[in-house]
Amino acid sequence: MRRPPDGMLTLSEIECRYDDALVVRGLSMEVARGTIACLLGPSGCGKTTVLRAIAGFHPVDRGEIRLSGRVVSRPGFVLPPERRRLGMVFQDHALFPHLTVADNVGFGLRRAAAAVRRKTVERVLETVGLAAMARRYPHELSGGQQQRVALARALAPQPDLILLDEPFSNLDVELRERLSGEVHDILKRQGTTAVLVTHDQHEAFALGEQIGVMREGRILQWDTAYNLYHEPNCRFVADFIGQGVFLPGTLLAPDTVETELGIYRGNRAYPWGKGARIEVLLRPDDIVPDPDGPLRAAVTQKAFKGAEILYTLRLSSGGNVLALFPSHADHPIGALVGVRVQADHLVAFPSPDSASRTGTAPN
Ligand SMILES: Nc1ncnc2c1ncn2[C@@H]1O[C@H](COP(=O)(O)OP(=O)(O)OP(=O)(O)O)[C@@H](O)[C@H]1O
Repeated sequence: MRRPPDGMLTLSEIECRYDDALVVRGLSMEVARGTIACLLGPSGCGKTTVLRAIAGFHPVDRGEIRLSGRVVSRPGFVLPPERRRLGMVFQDHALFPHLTVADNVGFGLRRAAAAVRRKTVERVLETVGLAAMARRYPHELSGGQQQRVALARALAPQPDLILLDEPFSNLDVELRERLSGEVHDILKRQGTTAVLVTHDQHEAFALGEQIGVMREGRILQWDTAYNLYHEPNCRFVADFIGQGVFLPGTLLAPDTVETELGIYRGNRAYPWGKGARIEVLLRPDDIVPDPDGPLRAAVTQKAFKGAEILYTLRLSSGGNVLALFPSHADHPIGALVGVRVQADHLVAFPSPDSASRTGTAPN
């Protein structure tokens, strides 16, 4: 028997447009079976358009989309959405208000035998933790429960792939975080392949095993959350993901830099040559307290985060860094605190003014 290819979903160099406007530009990605992938990017970068193209609601002008190895979209051909074996969950979850939870979930199983439908609905409601709510109507549920019903409805027909478009954006922050974790666990338990689009990094990190950071219709980096945070491949990704500052410095050796916070060595070699002017990315967790060390910085702002405090610190040059200290290290505004850099990952880019001189693009 022929084995299906590992790539459940493959996008090869796709382009999509609205009239004359090209909004997806040669985008490629591959999602393995059972993986939760995520497209993350600012508003208007083309995330929803990519999702609509995967669903079969938007044509591709170039490239192709394959599901389980079979071409479902190419220029001039779009396999209709209902023939793609997809489940979809959108932010407005659009449950049928006049149907009970059980009937909403069973909606996609109308052609199945009644007994099969009932058993499937029971199983899926159990999976999303709403077995006790089967007879309620959508207006009798909280927003988070409604969103779980929407997920149950998408899971019930056992689709090959689930598409989620900003599914939690209507919910408050706390619920959003909890539900992202729950949905992650449900999808993994079911072994469902999923693609989520969001502009919310926390949602992407909570759910996505592979995340594509998009800008202007392209994926700039396709990677794990850990690598996007610690090893961004360009300034845009470094800025978009997490917090941090860029501190000017000089390359002393391919893996060694000097900034006003001292000389430190990283985990990779840079090609720009000794003496190149660079900017080093420092995340708040790269700056650690060092009361006995020689470096001092002044607290200019602080934000209490519970277990930690995020400090903005002014260096003697006038530059600022962010530092995340355990919250029992409580320093007032204006205090001088001892710090040092403790970064395993050295992320540097050529200084914007030297990039043209060296002719080296950051990525
Ligand atoms: N129906 C449409 N007609 C014309 N242009 C559109 C249409 N839908 C989207 N666009 C444009 O295409 C670009 C990409 O839109 P898209 O909705 O894919 O972005 P997005 O990244 O999902 O944004 P958001 O996070 O705000 O939903 C935007 O510039 C948008 O204005």
